[in-house]
Amino acid sequence: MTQTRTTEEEHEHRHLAETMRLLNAELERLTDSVEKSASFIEAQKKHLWEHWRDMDSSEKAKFRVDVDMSVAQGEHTVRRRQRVERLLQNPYFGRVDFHPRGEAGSGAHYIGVHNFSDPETQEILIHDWRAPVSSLFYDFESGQAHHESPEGTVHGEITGKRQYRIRDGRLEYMLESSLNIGDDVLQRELSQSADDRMKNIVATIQREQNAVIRNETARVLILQGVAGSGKTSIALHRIAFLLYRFKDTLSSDNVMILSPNRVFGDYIADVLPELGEEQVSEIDVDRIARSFLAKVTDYETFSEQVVTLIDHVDEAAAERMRYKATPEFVTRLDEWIASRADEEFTPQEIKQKYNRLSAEWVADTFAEARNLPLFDRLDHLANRAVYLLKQRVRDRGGKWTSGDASSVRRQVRAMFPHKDAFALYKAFYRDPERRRMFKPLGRKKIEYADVFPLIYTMIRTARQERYGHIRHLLVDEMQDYIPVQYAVLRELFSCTMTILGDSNQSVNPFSSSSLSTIHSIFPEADCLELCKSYRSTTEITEFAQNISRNDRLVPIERHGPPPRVLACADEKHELTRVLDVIARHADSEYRSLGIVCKTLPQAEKLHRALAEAGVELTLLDYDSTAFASGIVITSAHIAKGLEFDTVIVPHVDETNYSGEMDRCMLYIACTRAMHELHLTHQGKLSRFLEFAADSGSDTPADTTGTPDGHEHTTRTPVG
Ligand SMILES: Nc1ncnc2c1ncn2[C@@H]1O[C@H](COP(=O)(O)OP(=O)(O)OP(=O)(O)O)[C@@H](O)[C@H]1O
Repeated sequence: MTQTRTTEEEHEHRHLAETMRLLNAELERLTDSVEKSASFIEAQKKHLWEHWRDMDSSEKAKFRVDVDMSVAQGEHTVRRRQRVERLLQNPYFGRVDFHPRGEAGSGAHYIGVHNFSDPETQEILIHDWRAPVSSLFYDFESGQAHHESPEGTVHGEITGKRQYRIRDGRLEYMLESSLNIGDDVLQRELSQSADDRMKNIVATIQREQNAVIRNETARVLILQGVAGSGKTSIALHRIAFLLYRFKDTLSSDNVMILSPNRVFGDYIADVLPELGEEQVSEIDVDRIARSFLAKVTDYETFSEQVVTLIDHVDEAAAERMRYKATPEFVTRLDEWIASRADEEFTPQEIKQKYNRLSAEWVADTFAEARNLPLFDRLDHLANRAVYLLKQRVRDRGGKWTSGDASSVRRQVRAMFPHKDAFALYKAFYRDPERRRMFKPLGRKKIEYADVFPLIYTMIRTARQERYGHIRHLLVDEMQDYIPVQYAVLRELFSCTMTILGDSNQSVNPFSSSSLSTIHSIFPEADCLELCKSYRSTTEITEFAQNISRNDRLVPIERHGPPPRVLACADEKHELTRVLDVIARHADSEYRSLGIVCKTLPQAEKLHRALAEAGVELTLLDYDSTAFASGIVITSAHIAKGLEFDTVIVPHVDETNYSGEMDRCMLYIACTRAMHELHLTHQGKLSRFLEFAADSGSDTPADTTGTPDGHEHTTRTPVG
């Protein structure tokens, strides 16, 4: 090591020690302040209690205001203390030396998860990663660079960049990285074992990811990203960025995530708090469906639909799904709903208690409310009629009863042939061309494919409660939502949106949306793409590419063992091989293991067998609300969005994985693996894995269970 390097290192150690000293002093000061404000509030409350009777109402009110203010101040100090505590664990992870044009010398900017200034000099010692100056660290290599500031764009030159790993106040390593965020640090981060929760990646955000995070201008931002490209991580960092950037107008209460299921929600729950922001609320499509349909009709859920489809594809049902999954369907339904008033409303005279309102009056009153949704228009007409007739009856000394009002309302409703949105929606399919496109699942239960078209019909025909307080909506797994669902989201959330997903990871090939479809629904959107895949080793990514190719995907150069396809003689043998992998995993440095079956019943069966064999593992099903550490067994659908150090995909035989839907599931299952992937099968291998069989089979001594079993290790290059 050179003399300068040693001096630099010493300097960095001293700098860290000084930063820690200041942080500790600040922690002490804040703790003191929190304690003082707690005792002050306590004393005030006591005083209030003791002198309550002697106080007049204005004194009481003033006292309450004082207490509330003290509480708010105390809470503010507690939040600041939490930030300092977080910084004490890891004060900063990067440094960028920037020499602004026209000024003497470079300034060293240290970057961490929060801002921190020297309490005496007010000099900024740590810049929040979201501050404008921190973009120098993510966006530029050495040389010419610029950043925004309140005074405008500052141009200059980056003279050096460093990355640090600090744990519990100790500098573990430090790297000079004149180029982009050093590959070394990224490699180290990616080779770590998976946590049981998604973690923040603030120290190694890549340039193309930073562009997504810091996009401030898009009203709608659509992010297409290959499996493992960091979409979800980036979207959460983007929320943290927006909360920081627009702190005066946006708070965590105004942000909502539309997530695929509760397990996923739990899995990502730590990221925002780690970034110093409060968790935001979540919703899923089933909850939206329930809020609209609970009192209207029973319906198939999204997961039930996926389960049915995996089991067996009914061509007629597939056709119904395809029909309802296009933008043209929304246009057609929209036009049909819009024309109902003109086509089906028949103005008629209203008579009640010898009083009449003419058909012309009815037509005019109905026309005057043309801006209201259809059923609200009818209500408006009925209300006006009741009001006028009631007055007339009373003016003549008559008695108006609630029965009279109901009778008027009935007469108005009789002018339109459909009693509610559900009846109207069913009528849409009376057209002979569409008749076969609606098929209820028994009495009063509709297919999932009809759930959102019906909700859309409800929204278009009567005023509904909306999510007016939400100012930013994040939609994950965008490919699983069809145009009519986006139309519903648009009606419910009139706010900015980040929409992300991967068209290769659809769980329903008949009812999913491509990037271009989603873009056609949001023509104003900025579309960005992430092509580099970070999660898995090159070997695993290449393997998955052979199952479902995406030519835009760029695998990260990080190597590990090739995926293993383990042939088994029978069920017992397959169980033994799975147990083998579990045993090896237990001896490895890795922590999490996911056994990802095609269907939930398969997962349940294997779960029972493994539990009987003494394996401690958690089954994740559609009722699960939390992710689990250790060994997890689940279906590909539920595993979406999750990741594990090691993945086992059982039953990869030709009958289990044969159709397009199965290919999607197999792809999702394999792309959950970070470091190791094992697949087991009895009988003939699935056609989607023929490439693995072609690459030659061998029987390494340490993996073959019986003379019947053989293993294919794959080394197929990505094209
Ligand atoms: N810049 C980065 N630095 C470190 N790790 C990263 C980076 N980008 C992505 N990763 C890691 O890659 C993995 C995949 O990220 P994430 O789950 O956000 O991807 P995704 O695109 O949503 O995946 P999928 O669609 O397959 O579920 C995570 O372990 C994440 O921490």
